[in-house]
Amino acid sequence: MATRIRPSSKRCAVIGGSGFLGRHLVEKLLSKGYSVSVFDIRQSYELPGATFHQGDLCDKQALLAALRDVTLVFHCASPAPASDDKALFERVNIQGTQTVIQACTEAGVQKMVLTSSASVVFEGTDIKNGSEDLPYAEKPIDYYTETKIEQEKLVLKACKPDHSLLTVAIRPHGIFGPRDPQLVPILVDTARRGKMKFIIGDGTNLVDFTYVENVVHGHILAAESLRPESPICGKAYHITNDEPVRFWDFMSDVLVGLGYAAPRYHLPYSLVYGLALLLWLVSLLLRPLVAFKPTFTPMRVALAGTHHYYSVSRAKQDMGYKPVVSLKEGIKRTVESYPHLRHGA
Ligand SMILES: NC(=O)C1=CN([C@@H]2O[C@H](COP(=O)(O)OP(=O)(O)OC[C@H]3O[C@@H](n4cnc5c(N)ncnc54)[C@H](O)[C@@H]3O)[C@@H](O)[C@H]2O)C=CC1
Ligand SMILES: CC(C)CCC[C@@H](C)[C@H]1CC[C@H]2C3=C(CC[C@]12C)[C@@]1(C)CCC(=O)C[C@@H]1CC3
Repeated sequence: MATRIRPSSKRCAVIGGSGFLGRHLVEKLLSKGYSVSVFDIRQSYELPGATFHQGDLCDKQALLAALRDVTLVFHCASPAPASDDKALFERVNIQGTQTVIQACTEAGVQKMVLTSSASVVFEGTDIKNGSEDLPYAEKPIDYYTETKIEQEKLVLKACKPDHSLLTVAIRPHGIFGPRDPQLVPILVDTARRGKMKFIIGDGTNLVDFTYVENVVHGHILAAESLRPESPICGKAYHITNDEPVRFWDFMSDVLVGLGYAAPRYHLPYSLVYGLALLLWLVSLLLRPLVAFKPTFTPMRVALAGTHHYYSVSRAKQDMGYKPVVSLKEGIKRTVESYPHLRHGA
Protein backbone atom coordinates (compact mmCIF):
# COMPACT_ATOMS: atom_id res chain seq x y z
CA MET A 1 0.00 0.00 0.00
CA ALA A 2 1.34 3.45 -0.94
CA THR A 3 2.10 5.61 2.10
CA ARG A 4 1.11 9.25 1.82
CA ILE A 5 4.03 11.46 2.73
CA ARG A 6 2.88 14.07 5.28
CA PRO A 7 3.75 17.57 4.14
CA SER A 8 6.48 19.06 6.30
CA SER A 9 5.31 21.65 8.85
CA LYS A 10 8.43 23.61 7.84
CA ARG A 11 7.13 24.03 4.28
CA CYS A 12 5.29 27.27 3.80
CA ALA A 13 4.18 29.70 1.10
CA VAL A 14 4.45 33.48 1.05
CA ILE A 15 1.90 35.11 -1.27
CA GLY A 16 3.26 38.55 -2.13
CA GLY A 17 6.76 37.25 -1.33
CA SER A 18 8.47 39.51 -3.89
CA GLY A 19 7.31 42.64 -2.04
CA PHE A 20 8.95 44.67 0.71
CA LEU A 21 7.51 42.85 3.71
CA GLY A 22 7.19 39.54 1.81
CA ARG A 23 10.89 39.35 0.99
CA HIS A 24 11.95 40.14 4.57
CA LEU A 25 9.56 37.41 5.72
CA VAL A 26 10.95 34.91 3.20
CA GLU A 27 14.52 35.66 4.30
CA LYS A 28 13.68 35.15 7.98
CA LEU A 29 11.74 31.94 7.30
CA LEU A 30 14.67 30.52 5.31
CA SER A 31 17.08 31.39 8.13
CA LYS A 32 14.78 29.52 10.54
CA GLY A 33 14.92 26.35 8.43
CA TYR A 34 11.62 26.67 6.55
CA SER A 35 11.48 25.90 2.85
CA VAL A 36 9.47 28.58 1.12
CA SER A 37 7.25 28.67 -1.92
CA VAL A 38 7.09 32.31 -3.08
CA PHE A 39 4.00 33.34 -5.03
CA ASP A 40 3.80 36.77 -6.67
CA ILE A 41 2.86 38.43 -9.96
CA ARG A 42 6.51 39.41 -10.30
CA GLN A 43 9.83 37.85 -9.33
CA SER A 44 12.25 40.34 -7.81
CA TYR A 45 15.11 38.13 -6.48
CA GLU A 46 16.42 34.57 -6.18
CA LEU A 47 17.38 32.80 -2.96
CA PRO A 48 18.51 29.25 -2.15
CA GLY A 49 15.64 27.38 -0.47
CA ALA A 50 12.95 29.56 -2.06
CA THR A 51 10.95 28.31 -5.06
CA PHE A 52 9.30 31.00 -7.15
CA HIS A 53 5.83 30.73 -8.64
CA GLN A 54 4.91 33.71 -10.75
CA GLY A 55 1.14 34.23 -11.00
CA ASP A 56 -1.90 36.28 -10.08
CA LEU A 57 -3.51 35.31 -6.78
CA CYS A 58 -6.90 35.55 -8.48
CA ASP A 59 -5.90 32.45 -10.48
CA LYS A 60 -6.71 29.40 -8.33
CA GLN A 61 -4.86 26.90 -10.54
CA ALA A 62 -1.68 28.96 -10.34
CA LEU A 63 -2.05 29.14 -6.56
CA LEU A 64 -2.67 25.39 -6.23
CA ALA A 65 0.64 24.67 -7.97
CA ALA A 66 2.45 26.87 -5.42
CA LEU A 67 0.59 25.35 -2.42
CA ARG A 68 1.48 21.71 -3.13
CA ASP A 69 2.66 20.10 0.17
CA VAL A 70 2.41 23.43 1.97
CA THR A 71 0.88 23.47 5.47
CA LEU A 72 1.30 27.17 6.28
CA VAL A 73 0.44 30.19 4.11
CA PHE A 74 1.34 33.85 4.68
CA HIS A 75 -0.80 36.17 2.55
CA CYS A 76 0.89 39.56 2.30
CA ALA A 77 0.04 40.58 -1.27
CA SER A 78 -1.85 43.77 -2.06
CA PRO A 79 -1.80 46.49 -4.69
CA ALA A 80 0.10 49.56 -3.41
CA PRO A 81 -2.17 52.06 -1.54
CA ALA A 82 -0.89 54.82 -3.85
CA SER A 83 -2.38 53.10 -6.92
CA ASP A 84 -5.80 54.43 -5.80
CA ASP A 85 -7.50 51.97 -8.21
CA LYS A 86 -10.82 50.84 -6.75
CA ALA A 87 -11.44 48.02 -9.25
CA LEU A 88 -7.91 46.63 -8.72
CA PHE A 89 -8.22 46.72 -4.91
CA GLU A 90 -11.56 44.92 -5.09
CA ARG A 91 -10.29 42.30 -7.52
CA VAL A 92 -7.07 41.52 -5.63
CA ASN A 93 -7.89 42.19 -1.97
CA ILE A 94 -11.46 40.88 -1.91
CA GLN A 95 -12.06 38.41 -4.78
CA GLY A 96 -8.39 37.37 -4.80
CA THR A 97 -8.42 36.68 -1.05
CA GLN A 98 -11.55 34.54 -1.51
CA THR A 99 -9.62 32.58 -4.13
CA VAL A 100 -6.64 32.23 -1.76
CA ILE A 101 -8.94 30.80 0.94
CA GLN A 102 -10.51 28.32 -1.53
CA ALA A 103 -7.07 27.27 -2.77
CA CYS A 104 -5.83 26.79 0.82
CA THR A 105 -8.85 24.63 1.62
CA GLU A 106 -8.44 22.51 -1.54
CA ALA A 107 -4.69 22.13 -1.05
CA GLY A 108 -5.12 20.99 2.59
CA VAL A 109 -3.29 24.00 4.04
CA GLN A 110 -3.66 23.99 7.85
CA LYS A 111 -2.75 27.57 8.82
CA MET A 112 -3.09 30.95 7.16
CA VAL A 113 -1.62 34.25 8.41
CA LEU A 114 -2.97 37.39 6.74
CA THR A 115 -1.16 40.72 6.68
CA SER A 116 -3.99 43.12 7.41
CA SER A 117 -3.42 46.72 8.55
CA ALA A 118 -4.07 48.73 11.72
CA SER A 119 -5.69 51.24 9.36
CA VAL A 120 -8.82 49.06 9.17
CA VAL A 121 -10.12 51.00 12.20
CA PHE A 122 -8.82 54.44 11.15
CA GLU A 123 -11.30 57.04 9.90
CA GLY A 124 -8.98 60.05 9.77
CA THR A 125 -9.53 61.06 13.42
CA ASP A 126 -7.36 60.48 16.50
CA ILE A 127 -6.78 56.94 17.80
CA LYS A 128 -4.75 56.74 21.01
CA ASN A 129 -3.52 53.34 22.18
CA GLY A 130 -6.36 51.70 20.20
CA SER A 131 -7.12 48.07 20.97
CA GLU A 132 -8.30 45.39 18.53
CA ASP A 133 -11.82 45.84 19.98
CA LEU A 134 -12.27 49.11 18.08
CA PRO A 135 -14.92 48.66 15.38
CA TYR A 136 -13.93 48.59 11.72
CA ALA A 137 -13.95 52.07 10.14
CA GLU A 138 -17.45 52.93 8.91
CA LYS A 139 -15.97 55.54 6.61
CA PRO A 140 -12.54 54.19 5.64
CA ILE A 141 -10.11 56.86 4.41
CA ASP A 142 -9.55 55.28 0.97
CA TYR A 143 -10.39 52.29 -1.27
CA TYR A 144 -7.25 50.49 -0.11
CA THR A 145 -8.47 50.54 3.51
CA GLU A 146 -12.05 49.71 2.47
CA THR A 147 -10.86 46.50 0.80
CA LYS A 148 -8.39 45.64 3.59
CA ILE A 149 -11.41 45.60 5.96
CA GLU A 150 -13.33 43.15 3.73
CA GLN A 151 -10.20 41.06 3.27
CA GLU A 152 -9.63 40.74 7.02
CA LYS A 153 -13.28 39.81 7.64
CA LEU A 154 -13.08 37.06 4.98
CA VAL A 155 -9.92 35.54 6.42
CA LEU A 156 -11.08 35.59 10.04
CA LYS A 157 -14.44 34.05 9.05
CA ALA A 158 -12.59 31.26 7.23
CA CYS A 159 -11.17 29.96 10.54
CA LYS A 160 -12.92 26.58 10.81
CA PRO A 161 -14.27 25.26 14.11
CA ASP A 162 -13.40 21.72 12.90
CA HIS A 163 -9.77 23.00 12.72
CA SER A 164 -9.34 22.11 9.04
CA LEU A 165 -8.07 25.67 8.45
CA LEU A 166 -6.84 27.99 11.21
CA THR A 167 -6.50 31.69 10.44
CA VAL A 168 -5.17 34.82 12.12
CA ALA A 169 -4.69 38.44 10.94
CA ILE A 170 -1.69 40.64 11.77
CA ARG A 171 -2.32 44.39 11.72
CA PRO A 172 0.99 46.25 11.35
CA HIS A 173 1.23 50.01 11.10
CA GLY A 174 3.62 52.23 9.11
CA ILE A 175 6.16 49.58 8.16
CA PHE A 176 9.64 50.89 7.42
CA GLY A 177 13.07 49.43 6.78
CA PRO A 178 15.56 48.60 4.04
CA ARG A 179 14.03 48.19 0.56
CA ASP A 180 10.72 49.86 1.54
CA PRO A 181 9.36 51.22 -1.76
CA GLN A 182 6.97 53.70 -0.12
CA LEU A 183 7.73 55.65 3.00
CA VAL A 184 11.39 56.72 2.60
CA PRO A 185 11.33 57.08 -1.23
CA ILE A 186 8.17 59.25 -1.13
CA LEU A 187 9.59 61.31 1.72
CA VAL A 188 12.89 61.89 -0.09
CA ASP A 189 11.17 62.65 -3.38
CA THR A 190 9.01 65.25 -1.59
CA ALA A 191 12.09 66.75 0.08
CA ARG A 192 13.99 66.88 -3.21
CA ARG A 193 11.10 68.82 -4.73
CA GLY A 194 11.38 71.31 -1.86
CA LYS A 195 7.99 70.35 -0.37
CA MET A 196 9.10 68.98 3.01
CA LYS A 197 9.41 72.37 4.70
CA PHE A 198 6.05 72.26 6.48
CA ILE A 199 4.67 70.52 9.53
CA ILE A 200 0.97 69.76 9.22
CA GLY A 201 -0.73 70.80 12.50
CA ASP A 202 1.14 71.48 15.75
CA GLY A 203 3.49 68.53 15.22
CA THR A 204 2.68 66.78 18.52
CA ASN A 205 0.61 63.92 17.07
CA LEU A 206 1.84 60.46 18.03
CA VAL A 207 1.99 57.63 15.49
CA ASP A 208 3.28 54.05 15.29
CA PHE A 209 6.05 53.29 12.83
CA THR A 210 7.06 49.65 12.81
CA TYR A 211 10.44 48.31 11.80
CA VAL A 212 9.99 45.57 9.22
CA GLU A 213 11.79 42.88 11.28
CA ASN A 214 9.29 43.37 14.10
CA VAL A 215 6.44 42.85 11.64
CA VAL A 216 8.13 39.67 10.38
CA HIS A 217 8.63 38.50 13.99
CA GLY A 218 4.91 39.05 14.71
CA HIS A 219 3.92 37.03 11.64
CA ILE A 220 6.14 34.06 12.51
CA LEU A 221 5.07 34.10 16.18
CA ALA A 222 1.44 34.07 15.05
CA ALA A 223 2.06 31.16 12.68
CA GLU A 224 3.89 29.16 15.33
CA SER A 225 1.23 29.90 17.99
CA LEU A 226 -1.67 28.99 15.70
CA ARG A 227 -2.96 25.68 17.02
CA PRO A 228 -6.54 24.40 17.45
CA GLU A 229 -6.64 25.27 21.17
CA SER A 230 -4.88 28.60 20.78
CA PRO A 231 -6.74 31.83 21.71
CA ILE A 232 -5.41 33.51 18.56
CA CYS A 233 -7.54 31.49 16.10
CA GLY A 234 -9.81 33.72 14.03
CA LYS A 235 -8.53 36.92 15.69
CA ALA A 236 -6.69 40.08 14.64
CA TYR A 237 -3.53 41.40 16.36
CA HIS A 238 -1.81 44.76 16.24
CA ILE A 239 1.94 44.51 15.69
CA THR A 240 3.93 47.71 16.16
CA ASN A 241 7.24 48.87 17.63
CA ASP A 242 5.31 49.66 20.83
CA GLU A 243 7.07 53.05 20.85
CA PRO A 244 4.63 55.70 19.57
CA VAL A 245 6.58 58.66 18.24
CA ARG A 246 5.66 62.15 17.05
CA PHE A 247 4.96 61.77 13.31
CA TRP A 248 7.09 64.81 12.48
CA ASP A 249 9.99 63.73 14.73
CA PHE A 250 10.13 60.42 12.88
CA MET A 251 10.05 62.18 9.48
CA SER A 252 12.74 64.62 10.65
CA ASP A 253 15.01 61.82 11.96
CA VAL A 254 14.86 60.04 8.59
CA LEU A 255 15.32 63.27 6.59
CA VAL A 256 18.19 64.58 8.72
CA GLY A 257 19.78 61.09 8.71
CA LEU A 258 19.82 61.29 4.91
CA GLY A 259 21.21 64.82 4.86
CA TYR A 260 17.99 66.82 4.25
CA ALA A 261 16.62 69.65 6.36
CA ALA A 262 13.85 68.84 8.85
CA PRO A 263 10.44 70.50 8.23
CA ARG A 264 10.08 73.69 10.32
CA TYR A 265 7.06 75.81 9.41
CA HIS A 266 3.61 74.95 10.73
CA LEU A 267 0.45 74.88 8.61
CA PRO A 268 -3.07 74.39 10.06
CA TYR A 269 -4.28 70.82 9.64
CA SER A 270 -7.78 71.70 8.39
CA LEU A 271 -6.38 74.05 5.73
CA VAL A 272 -3.99 71.42 4.34
CA TYR A 273 -6.65 68.68 4.54
CA GLY A 274 -9.17 70.88 2.67
CA LEU A 275 -6.61 71.70 -0.04
CA ALA A 276 -5.64 68.04 -0.39
CA LEU A 277 -9.30 67.07 -0.77
CA LEU A 278 -9.80 69.73 -3.43
CA LEU A 279 -6.72 68.67 -5.35
CA TRP A 280 -7.77 65.02 -5.17
CA LEU A 281 -11.22 65.86 -6.58
CA VAL A 282 -9.63 67.89 -9.38
CA SER A 283 -7.27 65.01 -10.19
CA LEU A 284 -10.28 62.63 -10.31
CA LEU A 285 -12.19 64.94 -12.68
CA LEU A 286 -9.16 65.43 -14.93
CA ARG A 287 -8.14 61.77 -14.88
CA PRO A 288 -9.48 61.03 -18.40
CA LEU A 289 -7.47 63.97 -19.79
CA VAL A 290 -4.29 64.27 -17.69
CA ALA A 291 -2.84 61.88 -15.15
CA PHE A 292 -1.36 63.72 -12.17
CA LYS A 293 -0.92 62.33 -8.70
CA PRO A 294 -0.87 64.87 -5.85
CA THR A 295 1.82 64.17 -3.20
CA PHE A 296 -0.36 65.45 -0.35
CA THR A 297 -3.41 63.18 -0.71
CA PRO A 298 -6.19 63.47 1.90
CA MET A 299 -5.11 60.06 3.22
CA ARG A 300 -1.48 61.12 3.72
CA VAL A 301 -2.52 64.42 5.31
CA ALA A 302 -4.82 62.57 7.73
CA LEU A 303 -2.00 60.16 8.58
CA ALA A 304 0.44 63.05 9.04
CA GLY A 305 -1.78 65.26 11.18
CA THR A 306 -3.62 62.98 13.63
CA HIS A 307 -2.72 60.66 16.49
CA HIS A 308 -2.91 57.02 15.50
CA TYR A 309 -1.13 54.53 17.67
CA TYR A 310 -2.22 51.11 18.81
CA SER A 311 -1.88 48.83 21.83
CA VAL A 312 0.04 45.56 21.37
CA SER A 313 -1.05 44.16 24.77
CA ARG A 314 -3.10 41.42 23.13
CA ALA A 315 -0.18 40.17 21.00
CA LYS A 316 2.08 40.26 24.08
CA GLN A 317 -0.40 38.26 26.13
CA ASP A 318 -1.54 35.69 23.56
CA MET A 319 1.67 35.06 21.64
CA GLY A 320 4.48 36.53 23.72
CA TYR A 321 5.19 39.33 21.24
CA LYS A 322 7.96 41.80 22.01
CA PRO A 323 9.64 44.01 19.40
CA VAL A 324 13.11 42.74 18.48
CA VAL A 325 14.49 46.00 17.02
CA SER A 326 14.05 49.40 18.71
CA LEU A 327 12.80 52.44 16.79
CA LYS A 328 16.20 54.17 17.10
CA GLU A 329 18.07 51.15 15.76
CA GLY A 330 15.43 50.65 13.03
CA ILE A 331 15.84 54.25 11.83
CA LYS A 332 19.65 53.86 11.86
CA ARG A 333 19.54 50.66 9.78
CA THR A 334 17.01 52.19 7.39
CA VAL A 335 18.99 55.38 6.81
CA GLU A 336 22.18 53.36 6.20
CA SER A 337 20.39 51.18 3.66
CA TYR A 338 19.56 54.08 1.31
CA PRO A 339 22.94 55.57 0.26
CA HIS A 340 21.47 56.41 -3.18
CA LEU A 341 18.75 58.56 -1.55
CA ARG A 342 21.18 60.71 0.46
CA HIS A 343 21.19 64.42 -0.19
CA GLY A 344 23.57 65.10 -3.07
CA ALA A 345 23.86 61.43 -4.12
N1 LIG B 1 3.81 49.12 4.03
C1 LIG B 1 3.06 49.41 5.08
O1 LIG B 1 3.28 50.41 5.79
C2 LIG B 1 1.93 48.51 5.46
C3 LIG B 1 1.59 47.41 4.69
N2 LIG B 1 0.57 46.58 5.09
C4 LIG B 1 0.23 45.39 4.31
O2 LIG B 1 1.41 44.59 4.21
C5 LIG B 1 1.38 43.82 3.01
C6 LIG B 1 2.69 43.97 2.29
O3 LIG B 1 2.88 45.33 1.95
P1 LIG B 1 4.24 45.86 1.34
O4 LIG B 1 5.29 44.82 1.45
O5 LIG B 1 4.47 47.19 1.93
O6 LIG B 1 3.84 46.06 -0.19
P2 LIG B 1 4.58 45.68 -1.55
O7 LIG B 1 3.88 46.39 -2.63
O8 LIG B 1 6.05 45.84 -1.42
O9 LIG B 1 4.27 44.11 -1.67
C7 LIG B 1 3.05 43.59 -2.13
C8 LIG B 1 3.35 42.45 -3.08
O10 LIG B 1 2.10 41.92 -3.54
C9 LIG B 1 2.26 41.56 -4.88
N3 LIG B 1 0.97 41.48 -5.54
C10 LIG B 1 0.12 42.49 -5.78
N4 LIG B 1 -0.95 42.07 -6.45
C11 LIG B 1 -0.78 40.73 -6.63
C12 LIG B 1 -1.55 39.73 -7.26
N5 LIG B 1 -2.70 40.00 -7.88
N6 LIG B 1 -1.10 38.45 -7.25
C13 LIG B 1 0.10 38.16 -6.66
N7 LIG B 1 0.87 39.08 -6.05
C14 LIG B 1 0.44 40.35 -6.04
C15 LIG B 1 3.13 42.65 -5.46
O11 LIG B 1 3.74 42.26 -6.70
C16 LIG B 1 4.13 42.89 -4.33
O12 LIG B 1 5.30 42.13 -4.51
C17 LIG B 1 0.16 44.31 2.24
O13 LIG B 1 -0.89 43.41 2.45
C18 LIG B 1 -0.18 45.64 2.87
O14 LIG B 1 -1.55 45.91 2.78
C19 LIG B 1 -0.13 46.81 6.24
C20 LIG B 1 0.17 47.88 7.04
C21 LIG B 1 1.21 48.82 6.72
C1 LIG C 1 4.36 63.66 2.04
C2 LIG C 1 4.37 63.47 3.54
C3 LIG C 1 3.29 64.28 4.21
C4 LIG C 1 4.26 62.05 3.97
C5 LIG C 1 5.33 61.11 3.46
C6 LIG C 1 5.33 59.79 4.16
C7 LIG C 1 4.17 58.90 3.75
C8 LIG C 1 4.42 58.41 2.34
C9 LIG C 1 4.00 57.74 4.76
C10 LIG C 1 3.73 58.25 6.16
C11 LIG C 1 2.78 57.26 6.83
C12 LIG C 1 2.78 56.08 5.90
C13 LIG C 1 1.74 55.03 5.99
C14 LIG C 1 1.41 54.27 4.86
C15 LIG C 1 2.02 54.58 3.53
C16 LIG C 1 3.18 55.59 3.55
C17 LIG C 1 2.86 56.74 4.50
C18 LIG C 1 1.59 57.46 4.10
C19 LIG C 1 0.30 53.25 4.88
C20 LIG C 1 -0.93 53.91 4.28
C21 LIG C 1 0.65 52.01 4.08
C22 LIG C 1 -0.45 50.99 4.08
C23 LIG C 1 -1.15 50.79 5.37
O1 LIG C 1 -1.77 49.78 5.56
C24 LIG C 1 -1.16 51.85 6.38
C25 LIG C 1 0.05 52.76 6.33
C26 LIG C 1 -0.06 53.91 7.31
C27 LIG C 1 1.16 54.77 7.32
